[in-house]
Amino acid sequence: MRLVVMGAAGRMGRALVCAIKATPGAELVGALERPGSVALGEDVGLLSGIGRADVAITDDPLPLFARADGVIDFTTPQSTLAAAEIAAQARIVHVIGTTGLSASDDAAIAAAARHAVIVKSGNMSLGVNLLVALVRKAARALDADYDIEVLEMHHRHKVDAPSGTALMLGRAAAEGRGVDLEAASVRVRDGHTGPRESGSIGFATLRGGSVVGDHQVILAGEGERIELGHRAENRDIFARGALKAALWGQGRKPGLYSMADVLGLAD
Ligand SMILES: NC(=O)C1=CN([C@@H]2O[C@H](COP(=O)(O)OP(=O)(O)OC[C@H]3O[C@@H](n4cnc5c(N)ncnc54)[C@H](OP(=O)(O)O)[C@@H]3O)[C@@H](O)[C@H]2O)C=CC1
Ligand SMILES: O=C(O)C1=N[C@H](C(=O)O)C[C@H](O)C1
Repeated sequence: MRLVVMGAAGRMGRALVCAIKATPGAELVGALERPGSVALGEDVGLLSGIGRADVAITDDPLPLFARADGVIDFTTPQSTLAAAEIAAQARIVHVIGTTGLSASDDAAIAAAARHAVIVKSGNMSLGVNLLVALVRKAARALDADYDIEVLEMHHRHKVDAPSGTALMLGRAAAEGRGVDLEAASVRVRDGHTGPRESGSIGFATLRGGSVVGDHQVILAGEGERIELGHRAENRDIFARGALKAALWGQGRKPGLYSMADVLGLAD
């Protein structure tokens, strides 16, 4: 499968370049960065520490998408939306790892998925997608006497909060409990908050250092609490998942898919 990496000079982009090189059946044919990036013209293999790949970083997706089978995109909401339109026109698989997307961004991505395969997930790792299923099951089994809190910690460079994964976990808890996440969620607490609202789903965001990604869901009842969690030790787990998604998507009918579909974890 001929693949383009968007955001190739970024943290995830470099992990993806390494994962593609290590995967039989996957070939890196293009690397993109934003116009004006200092990485333009650089060899993406040298930048990623795997030796020369003979793929220079460019800023124009059109010629690359025309000769690719898929694009893997861990960038920003704005660039992901632009890429979704072009990838749909080119009918290539678009794997989206970008987080911080708004409801209207999601609607635009769903529209693009009418024409091409899109696999989108706030977390591409096997472990987190399994955790999502476990959280849904736990929330289904327990009533609202068990207070649900979602905690996450990430590196100091992360720009969106709560993390895409925290929102996936919150959504799974809400689904399990049969409530609407938007109505139930409490994202910020400050000052005199009053007692905890029964049935709410709370979020707590920590940022610091080089933490790759820690997530914990606590279901706290009277006299006991259940804690379900995941710690990412490196970015390879996300890159491997994204690559698996791209290979899985090839030849599939157009639509919006999740990592649960790719991993066979969908209910
Ligand atoms: N779903 C998952 O499993 C995971 C998701 N993520 C998400 O992926 C995204 C990226 O994370 P991370 O790699 O840490 O961030 P980085 O900032 O390290 O990388 C993003 C890269 O995209 C580049 N970029 C910005 N605009 C464009 C554009 N128009 N075209 C091409 N490239 C562009 C940035 O360039 P510049 O810096 O010059 O602006 C940067 O090099 C985030 O939303 C993060 O939350 C991260 C890990 C796992
Ligand atoms: O920005 C990151 O780094 C990560 N982002 C994703 C998220 O928002 O959940 C996934 C992972 O935790 C790393």
